[in-house]
Amino acid sequence: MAPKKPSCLRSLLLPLSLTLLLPQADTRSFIVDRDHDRFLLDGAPFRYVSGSLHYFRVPRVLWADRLLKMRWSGLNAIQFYVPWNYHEPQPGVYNFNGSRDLIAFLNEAALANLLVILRPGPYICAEWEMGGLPSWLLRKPEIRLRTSDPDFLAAVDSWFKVLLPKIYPWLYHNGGNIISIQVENEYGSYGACDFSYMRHLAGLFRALLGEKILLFTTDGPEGLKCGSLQGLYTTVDFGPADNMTKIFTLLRKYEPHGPLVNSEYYTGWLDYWGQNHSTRSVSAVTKGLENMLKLGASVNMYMFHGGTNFGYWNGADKKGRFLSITTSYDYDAPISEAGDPTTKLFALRDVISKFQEVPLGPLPPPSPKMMLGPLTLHLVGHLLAFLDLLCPSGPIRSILPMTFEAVKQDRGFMLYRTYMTHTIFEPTPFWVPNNGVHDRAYVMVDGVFQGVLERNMRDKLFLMGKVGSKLDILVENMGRLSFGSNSSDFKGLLEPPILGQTILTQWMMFPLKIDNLVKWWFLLQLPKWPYPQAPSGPTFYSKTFPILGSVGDTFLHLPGWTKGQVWINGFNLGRYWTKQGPQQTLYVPRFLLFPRGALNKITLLELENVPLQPQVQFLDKPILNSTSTLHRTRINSLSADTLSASEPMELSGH
Ligand SMILES: CCCCNC(=S)N1C[C@H](O)[C@@H](O)[C@@H](O)[C@H]1CO
Repeated sequence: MAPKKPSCLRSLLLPLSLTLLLPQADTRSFIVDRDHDRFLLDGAPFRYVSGSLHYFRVPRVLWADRLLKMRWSGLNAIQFYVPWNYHEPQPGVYNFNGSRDLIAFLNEAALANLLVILRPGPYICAEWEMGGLPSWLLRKPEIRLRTSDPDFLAAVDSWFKVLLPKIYPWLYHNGGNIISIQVENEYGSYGACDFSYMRHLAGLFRALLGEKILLFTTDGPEGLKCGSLQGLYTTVDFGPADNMTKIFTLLRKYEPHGPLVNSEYYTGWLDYWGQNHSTRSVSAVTKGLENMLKLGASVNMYMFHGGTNFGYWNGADKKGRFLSITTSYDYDAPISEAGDPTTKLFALRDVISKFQEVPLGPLPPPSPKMMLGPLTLHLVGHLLAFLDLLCPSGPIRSILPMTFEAVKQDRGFMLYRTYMTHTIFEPTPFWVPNNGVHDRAYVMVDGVFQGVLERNMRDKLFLMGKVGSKLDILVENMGRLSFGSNSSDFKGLLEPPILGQTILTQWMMFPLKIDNLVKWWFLLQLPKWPYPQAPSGPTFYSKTFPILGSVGDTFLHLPGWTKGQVWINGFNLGRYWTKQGPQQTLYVPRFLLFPRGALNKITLLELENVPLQPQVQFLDKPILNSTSTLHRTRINSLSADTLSASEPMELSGH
């Protein structure tokens, strides 16, 4: 079944010449011409200039906008991953709807006249939760991920037998726009180096996709040895600061003939909470691209549009210690997180235009932006006040604490509860041995916040309490390792905590369904906070507000807040960590907001400390490069009128 033809309206976008000249499926081909070190598309020499964007980081309503901007930039192809965990939330349960509708995304790319380089994994890295692997694989704790472990391969086979037949009709020679498919991802960077695993994947792809589609691998220069495989076209990835000549010379050891390909040319880089914001200069990025295009290489720019890690989807790395990826995946990419063209885009388009035709006509202007606020949020209540609503199935009981995976909680938060068995008169050390907090623990005694224990930090808290005091530990999964060691990144309390000399046992685990509660909040008669003083620790704040005019893209700023999660009209915008930075604002796509006086609702779960003024504001520019001290200085330096430029939206009541 050839892919359904574009809708008539949209097909007008395709150049008539292309529509008329589009060869029938039986004459379509995309192959490597080893005699002339090039690709051939339908028999004609072809070089792709591609860009990466991830449909899973861009709401579906914005796909067409981003793709058209990429086409206008002079790209003739796009490259994207397929995250297994985004589509198979539970074993045997699949989701290809809404912003997970992969086929719709392929169709949008076709409408934008873009070919596709597809990277279905099963592992994708991408700074995505667990590198795209579903966390339910870890319900078998001994499983050896990304190897020929039979348990792992059984799950991979089952997943690909669902996914690959869906994309088969979209292969270029079948009438679609997929010209090549990557097997695994930088496997050479993974310590296992299991060739039978890679051969199994190659066999599976061939069995389900046929012999014609070009299969390839991608590795950094140091990974080519274990990442490449006979029968798969070898490509490499590197950035503007790397030595192109040296790396392409090394690549020729694996692919003596055929086109040179850089499958990930880094236009920017990722950000970690608590580290400086990453950038790559326009001059370095454009110079590197031009040098590769002069060689006739095909290049994919990683990222061309980064997007956002909404919800809890960010991944993590081990760089000496555990580091979590920020909510923004702006990546200092040519198209900003909010979809705006940058100077880097125009500079890259100029380079591309020296080598191939770029579309004429104006680029869509930056989206309308909006400022709003400050809004003063009101206290809804302490997280513990809603425990029954957050965990309607009730707790799981166990002598020792259980991991998220063992109780089938994938992402977000879990509450661990036990009771003190004897009175503690003096502040007594409390900690979790063997770095067993994965990843952050917010500790309360009888509902009173005591402080935070964090992975990789050898910190202790000092607690007191009486017999029967409730000891509550809210544990946050800050995103499973998406790169790095072979070890599986289990979440939760991996060891029983110790209080003084006592190993604490008799635990209750409450997997929390916070998103469901926030989504249906308005349906519930929520308990009002009955106490005069605001509670500390994990607390919900909220505000209902109208936007009197039209809406625009905006950036939520939370000055003075510490760390938490944000929802706008029930949509999980992601994590904020104002105290750590460098990200200080969260991108709010305008389609999330109701215009013309209709009521909007913002909900925060603040995990640590609320500012004296529980206010937030919406800015018309992002702040992605500020650590808290720098940021505080910067905010203090802003003139008063800048901060109060927008009308205060204080409303009576809420
Ligand atoms: C600290 C970098 C972690 C390794 N990731 C690297 S090198 N990268 C290659 C990887 O294939 C891609 O998915 C992205 O993860 C990219 C970095 O954005």
